[in-house]
Amino acid sequence: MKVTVVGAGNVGATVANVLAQKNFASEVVLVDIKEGVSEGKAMDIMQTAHLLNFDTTVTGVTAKIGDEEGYAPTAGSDVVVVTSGMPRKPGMSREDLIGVNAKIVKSVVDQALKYSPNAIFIIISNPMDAMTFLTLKDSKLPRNRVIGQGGMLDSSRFRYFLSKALQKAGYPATPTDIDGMVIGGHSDKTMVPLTSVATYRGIPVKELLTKEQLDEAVAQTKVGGATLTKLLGTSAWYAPGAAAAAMVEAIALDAKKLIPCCVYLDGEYGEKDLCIGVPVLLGKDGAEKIVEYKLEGDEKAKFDESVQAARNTNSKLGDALK
Ligand SMILES: NC(=O)C1=CN([C@@H]2O[C@H](COP(=O)(O)OP(=O)(O)OC[C@H]3O[C@@H](n4cnc5c(N)ncnc54)[C@H](O)[C@@H]3O)[C@@H](O)[C@H]2O)C=CC1
Ligand SMILES: O=C([O-])CC(=O)C(=O)O
Repeated sequence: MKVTVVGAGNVGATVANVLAQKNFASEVVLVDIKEGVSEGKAMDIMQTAHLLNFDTTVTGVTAKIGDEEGYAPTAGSDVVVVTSGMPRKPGMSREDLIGVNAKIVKSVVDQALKYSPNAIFIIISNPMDAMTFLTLKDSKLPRNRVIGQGGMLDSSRFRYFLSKALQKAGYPATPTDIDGMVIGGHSDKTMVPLTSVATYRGIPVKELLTKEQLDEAVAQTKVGGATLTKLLGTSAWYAPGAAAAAMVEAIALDAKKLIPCCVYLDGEYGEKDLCIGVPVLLGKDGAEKIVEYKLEGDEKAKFDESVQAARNTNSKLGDALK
């Protein structure tokens, strides 16, 4: 398995680092426009190979926008992870990044696709749902091969906040004790943490927590990225990088894992012609199957709101879609 990671900043370098440590890929290629940064980060990661006992080879390459030959070292990649683009600063929304990141994402996908025509693309750059939609439309790839990362991260954050709520309520919970899923857009206001299917060691959390405690965990999850952006001055990278690496792993190992991913809907959940987070089976062919959950209570209305918000953001892609 060969993986290209475009963007060697905070998230991209973390994806490469986690992939190396997981030790299932033969090769990871980091690409960035900043002279020497990919090469330096790849060398730094490789100097942990002996210490951490992995055999994945990580290399780095500098490739400017439009420098097609710069992508030659990425040729024949099975998966391309796109992290290139601006992160937000405190006070900004992910949607504020649309203008600058649409141009970057479009150009790197074009460049990578020329050398890896069979690759599965995992889109990280924000606003991720719109960037996934743009990639799908621009590349004309089949929808199983264009997948956005948001739900894997948001679900991991949901588990974390639920474990904190359970601890406060007297249960010795850790995030690994919790099952939980977040669907909808990867957006501060409209992501949809599914409290109906969240469990602590098999027990529905709604039986253990009050409505107020559950509502608080949901609210904390929704602004999870914004909270970290405020603390760090830029957006998060450890959990986002690990989430993307886990998706690459599910594809590499043909694991058919049920992971919430941003994919193109063509009638599923009653929606068409947009990319948004829903439960998906991830395997060697990418997004192999969309699984339709029965949404409970107000979850359907919240998902519908999230769909409207995603459509509204897509409408701002304007010329980038041409
Ligand atoms: N979907 C998700 O869950 C998450 C998405 N993000 C998004 O991921 C993106 C990257 O975030 P960070 O790594 O923190 O930012 P960063 O600024 O640390 O790294 C971005 C890198 O992209 C590079 N880049 C820019 N244009 C490029 C091009 N044309 N070709 C190759 N490389 C290029 C930059 O030189 C920089 O090194 C942001 O848009 C951020 O909002 C971040 C965290 C989670
Ligand atoms: O919050 C951001 O801008 C970055 C991101 O998507 C996340 O960490 O969830």
